[in-house]
Amino acid sequence: MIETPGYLVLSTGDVLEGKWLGTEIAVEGELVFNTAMTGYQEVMTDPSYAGQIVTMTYPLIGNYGVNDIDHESIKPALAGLIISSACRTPEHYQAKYTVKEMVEQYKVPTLYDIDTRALTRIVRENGEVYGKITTQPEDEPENRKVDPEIVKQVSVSSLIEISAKSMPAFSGQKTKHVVLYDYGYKHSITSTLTELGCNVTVVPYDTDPAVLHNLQPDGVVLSNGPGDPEDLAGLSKNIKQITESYPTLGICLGHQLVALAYGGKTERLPYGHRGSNHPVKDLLTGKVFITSQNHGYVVDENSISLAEWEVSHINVNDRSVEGLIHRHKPVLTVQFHPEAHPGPVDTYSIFREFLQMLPSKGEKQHA
Ligand SMILES: NC(=O)CC[C@H](N)C(=O)O
Repeated sequence: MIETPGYLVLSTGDVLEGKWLGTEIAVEGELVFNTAMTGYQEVMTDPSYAGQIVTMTYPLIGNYGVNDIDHESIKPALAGLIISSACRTPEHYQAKYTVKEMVEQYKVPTLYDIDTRALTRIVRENGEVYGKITTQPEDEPENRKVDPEIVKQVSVSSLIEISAKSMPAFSGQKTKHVVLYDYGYKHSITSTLTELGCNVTVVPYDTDPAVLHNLQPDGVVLSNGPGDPEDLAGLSKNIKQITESYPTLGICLGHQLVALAYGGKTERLPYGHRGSNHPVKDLLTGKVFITSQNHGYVVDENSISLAEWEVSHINVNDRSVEGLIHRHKPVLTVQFHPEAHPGPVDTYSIFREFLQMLPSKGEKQHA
C-alpha cells in the first residue's frame, strides 16, 4: 500500500507529519481535542464540531467500526479528523464500515499516524490554535476564527416533526409537544425526548417566536451547536421572549444563549472540555455526575444576575458554570450533555426535570 504523507500545519508554527486516511483534501479549522476512549462515530457526526479539526487523544480509533445507528446527525460536520492509529479491521456485531470508509464517503480530511500526544500538549499550552491539513508542509492556516455564520450551515431550513416513541414519561399525563430550536442538534436529544413520550418539532435556529406560538408547544429545548455563542447575540431578544413564554431547557450552546439573553457573558475556556468523563457537581443535592462534554466557551459566573438565576451545577475540575436555574420561571440550562452519546447517561434525569416543568393539559401559562 502506498501511503502519502500529509501535514498538520499549526498557527503556532508547528508542523506534524502523518499519513492520509482517505481522500487528500486540504482544510483549515480550529484545533480541538477529545479525550473520550470510545464514541468516535458520535463525535464525528456531532454538529457542534463544525469548523473544527478534532484530535482524538485515545490512540486507537476505528476498532469497533462505524454502524448505522449511532450517527448524531445525517453526516459528519467536523472540518477534519486527526488520529494516531487507524484500525482497518474492526470487530463489532453492529459494525458496517471502517473509519476509513466513513471519512472517504463523506470526504472528511483525515490524517493518522500523527503524534496526538505532542499535538494535545501544543493545544493545551497555546489554547486557541488553528490548523491546516494539507499535502504541503510549507502551507499555513489563513483563518483564525470559526465562521460566525456556522450555525446557519448546520441548522435545518424547515421544520421537522418527530412522533413520540412511547407513552408519556409520567403516568396520567398526555403526550407533550416540545419544540427544539436547532443550532446544530444531536439526534440523541430528539430520541431521548421521543422515548420519554414527547412529540418533537425541530425548527430552524432563527424561528420567530410568533411562528413558535402557532405550534402551541408545551415546552422548548434550545439545542447544542457550533461556534462562538457571542456571534449569535442577535438572537437574544427572541430567546428571552421564548423563555418568558414557555418552560425551557437549554443544552450547551442553548445554555450559553440563554445566559447571553439575560445580560450574561461567555468567555473562552483555556482549551475546552471535550470528552466523556467530566465530573459535574449538582449544587442543589451535592451529588457529582460524570458527564459528556463538548464546549470551548463557558458562561462567566460573575456576569449572571444571582437575583434572577441560581448556579445549579459546577465543573469539579475548574469550577466553571455547568448549569443555571431561573429563580422564578421554569427555565433550566446545562453546559454538559444530558443526552450523552458519547458518554455516560448519568444526567439523563435533566430531561425528566424539564418534563416535570411542562404544564398539564388545560393549564398552559402562556397566552
Ligand atoms: N456542544 C455545544 O453546544 C458547544 C457550544 C459552543 N459552540 C462551545 O464551544 O462552547
